[in-house]
Amino acid sequence: MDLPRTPSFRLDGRRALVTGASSGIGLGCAAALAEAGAQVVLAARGRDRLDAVAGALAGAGHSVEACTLDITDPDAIEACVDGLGPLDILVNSAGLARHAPALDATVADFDAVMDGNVRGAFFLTRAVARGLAAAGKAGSLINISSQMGHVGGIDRSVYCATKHAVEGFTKAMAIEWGPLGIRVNTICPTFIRTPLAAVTLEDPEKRAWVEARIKLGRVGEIEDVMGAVTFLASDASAMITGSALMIDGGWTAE
Ligand SMILES: NC(=O)C1=CN([C@@H]2O[C@H](COP(=O)(O)OP(=O)(O)OC[C@H]3O[C@@H](n4cnc5c(N)ncnc54)[C@H](OP(=O)(O)O)[C@@H]3O)[C@@H](O)[C@H]2O)C=CC1
Ligand SMILES: O=C(CO)[C@@H](O)[C@H](O)[C@@H](O)C(=O)O
Repeated sequence: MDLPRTPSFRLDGRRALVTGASSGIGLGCAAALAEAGAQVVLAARGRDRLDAVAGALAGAGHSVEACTLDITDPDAIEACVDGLGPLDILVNSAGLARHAPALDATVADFDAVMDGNVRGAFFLTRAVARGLAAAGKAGSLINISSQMGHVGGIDRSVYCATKHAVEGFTKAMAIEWGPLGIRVNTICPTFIRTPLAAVTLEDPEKRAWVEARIKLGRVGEIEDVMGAVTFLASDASAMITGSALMIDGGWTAE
């Protein structure tokens, strides 16, 4: 009897672009994909932190390149993707948050968070998908959304709007590109201990609010996202597209 075999979680021979790779969740995703055998291209705006991460990954024996990119600049996105050549995997992790009660949210903050979290990820995902479609290749495109793409958060109306938008375009692209073998999914973390979340997690009152809602009883660590990104990038998730993978310790289960 031939037993069924688990499809491979390995990514040898595949090339991945990871934005926001110089910090936090993006750094974790880049390290996870590299560990699974992918060649990884790291992208962010600041050169120094990128070079430090590239050096650490190369020092651990991984295949890595680094390129500066501001994802809020659509021309820079096109130039970057054209210059990189063939890719198989994209992880959009670059993003930002600004917190304020909805009654006080400014147009400037709204535009900045929309540009950084939605417009950049939308056009980068499209640019990579165009390359895959032109080459007739399958691919896995992963957007780092948030549990805030599924629920509301006080003082986070603008941030929540951006993450709900990411969920929306991910599903629409998954429908359009499924016939091409291009999969598009989101990963939706709860609060993960990174520089972005420090404003919440280093304030005892806010941290208590977070910890009271995470059913597993602790805030997330970068490592909590790493297995998920490898899974979604690999053939182990070959039938999964248009999905949201919650890494929220049960926050949204209630
Ligand atoms: N930490 C958390 O609790 C959670 C985070 N998320 C999401 O995960 C993603 C990553 O967050 P996290 O790792 O915490 O954040 P960090 O602040 O630790 O890292 C953000 C990264 O994005 C890069 N970046 C920011 N803006 C741009 C830009 N315009 N163009 C290119 N790169 C950019 C930064 O580098 P540089 O400034 O040099 O460009 C940095 O590498 C975000 O989308 C966030 O919304 C989702 C759920 C929970
Ligand atoms: O998405 C998040 C939690 O699910 C985080 O990025 C936070 O919203 C972060 O911006 C914060 O509020 O500290």
